[in-house]
Amino acid sequence: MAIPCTHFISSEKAALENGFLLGSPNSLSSPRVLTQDELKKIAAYKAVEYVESGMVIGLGTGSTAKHAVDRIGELLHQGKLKNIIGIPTSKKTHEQAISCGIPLANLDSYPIVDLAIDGADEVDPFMNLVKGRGGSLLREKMIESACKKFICIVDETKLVKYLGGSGLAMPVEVVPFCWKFSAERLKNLFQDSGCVAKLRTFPENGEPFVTDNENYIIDLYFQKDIGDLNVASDTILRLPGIVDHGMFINMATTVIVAGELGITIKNK
Ligand SMILES: O=C[C@H](O)[C@H](O)[C@H](O)COP(=O)(O)O
Repeated sequence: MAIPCTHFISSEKAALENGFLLGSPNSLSSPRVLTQDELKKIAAYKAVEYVESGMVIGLGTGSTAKHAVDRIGELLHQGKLKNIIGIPTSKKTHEQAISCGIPLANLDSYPIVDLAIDGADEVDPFMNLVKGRGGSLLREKMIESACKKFICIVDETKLVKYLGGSGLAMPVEVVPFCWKFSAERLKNLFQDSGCVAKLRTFPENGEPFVTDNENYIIDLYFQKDIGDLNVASDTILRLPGIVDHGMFINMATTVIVAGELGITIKNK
């Protein structure tokens, strides 16, 4: 899908307002409008430049991270990268990495990960993220919290003023047992922010979406800023039956944003 140019102009402004430093604007100079997928690929390829031979790499999940996994596989195949160990953040990425020929392991054998590269659903000005709209938040959080560096890669549509600000889902992984009870409790926690809590289901049959860990996802939608993220996180995690939530607070060490006018890179 091609995104109209005006979108990029306003989003570029948003990038700058969010404190992202303009990287190499000319590198993307193109006479035509780039698709969102091309921007994802540009961010992903930039992130893979940080990968060195011998590294243990957290392999993210989603349509942006997919490009990074493909690129790592390609560089391995060309002999430009050697001795990489990939730690996949989902079953889907596990399959993709195998098909790309990336040797895989897990956190039990490699508890310290050199670098993870993954996408996000939202990025706030402080590099906090919402993740998990693809349902992979738990494994992503386990692996990305074990990383020395975590590079988040996004196209500029993911930039928000505050988490939840896109009006789209903030996922919470819950055990299936009495999920309605958990959904009600989650909603009540954020009454002041006009929270709506919905079980994630497949539109075609109404069946619950089941995560790689056999849990359900309750998607929270906010009408207002939820305020202090650490307080929100602690409050959610204190509820019995909650496995984890999609707020990744203070975890990304670098955010790479690809936009029509260039790549912006922000480091911690
Ligand atoms: O569960 C999914 C992951 O957190 C993804 O990294 C996130 O949803 C971003 O996905 P995409 O790159 O497809 O927008």
